[in-house]
Amino acid sequence: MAISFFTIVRSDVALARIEGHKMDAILKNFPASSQKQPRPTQQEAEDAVRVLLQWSGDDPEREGLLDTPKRVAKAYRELFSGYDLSAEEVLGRTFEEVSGYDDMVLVRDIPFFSHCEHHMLPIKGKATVAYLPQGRVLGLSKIARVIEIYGRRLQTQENLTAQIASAIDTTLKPRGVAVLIEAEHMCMEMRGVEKQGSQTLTTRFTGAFKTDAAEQARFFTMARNR
Ligand SMILES: Nc1nc2c(ncn2[C@@H]2O[C@H](COP(=O)(O)OP(=O)(O)OP(=O)(O)O)[C@@H](O)[C@H]2O)c(=O)[nH]1
Repeated sequence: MAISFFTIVRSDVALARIEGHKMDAILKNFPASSQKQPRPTQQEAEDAVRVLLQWSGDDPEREGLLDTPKRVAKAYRELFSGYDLSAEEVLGRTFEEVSGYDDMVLVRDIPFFSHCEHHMLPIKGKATVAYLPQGRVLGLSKIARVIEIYGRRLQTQENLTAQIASAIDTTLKPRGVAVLIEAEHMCMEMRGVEKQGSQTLTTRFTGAFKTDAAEQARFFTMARNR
């Protein structure tokens, strides 16, 4: 049976399937395009950081923290730069594959950082992305760029996985797209349940990867073989 989307949390001792999701429902709440929200001013952002410094129990007026609000505001623009970028634009540039190559193209272990939308804490992971070309191919770097665009936003891992697959599927129109993400969530490691080293795996398959179990198996073989 073809698996369309599943999530598992892996610890050193167990693999447990926890829940399934339908991509349409996910994308309904999280549109793939950039979220254009009015931004506060730089001053307002810095004031908010000062409040959080006080909330942490420190003194924003002590010397070591004086420039921190400015640094944090600047860092946030970098960490969340994905809101200003469009995956459709980046993926719009495709190439005709003159050799007639139509087998799987797979880029594996692409490292990324994101932040969970629940606690705004880091997610550190790697993504493996494959597609089955149908006439046109993508520049390989564009696959990594799409991960950056969606990764540099507040995310759930499920949404990130679905958005990457959907963006490639819609713009390139290949015979199928497969995305596998393995990630560690600092909100589960540094706080809360404090399970260091636990990894969450999510997948999203479209087209032949969804309907053809052999293609899906080949994806996992190529993704895992070292
Ligand atoms: N499905 C999913 N859950 C996530 C992701 N990132 C963080 N979470 C979870 O989001 C949930 C938020 O749960 P809440 O009960 O609202 O928040 P909380 O009290 O801080 O929860 P704890 O982390 O259990 O202390 C937690 O279970 C997190 O582990 C993600 O990418 N996908």
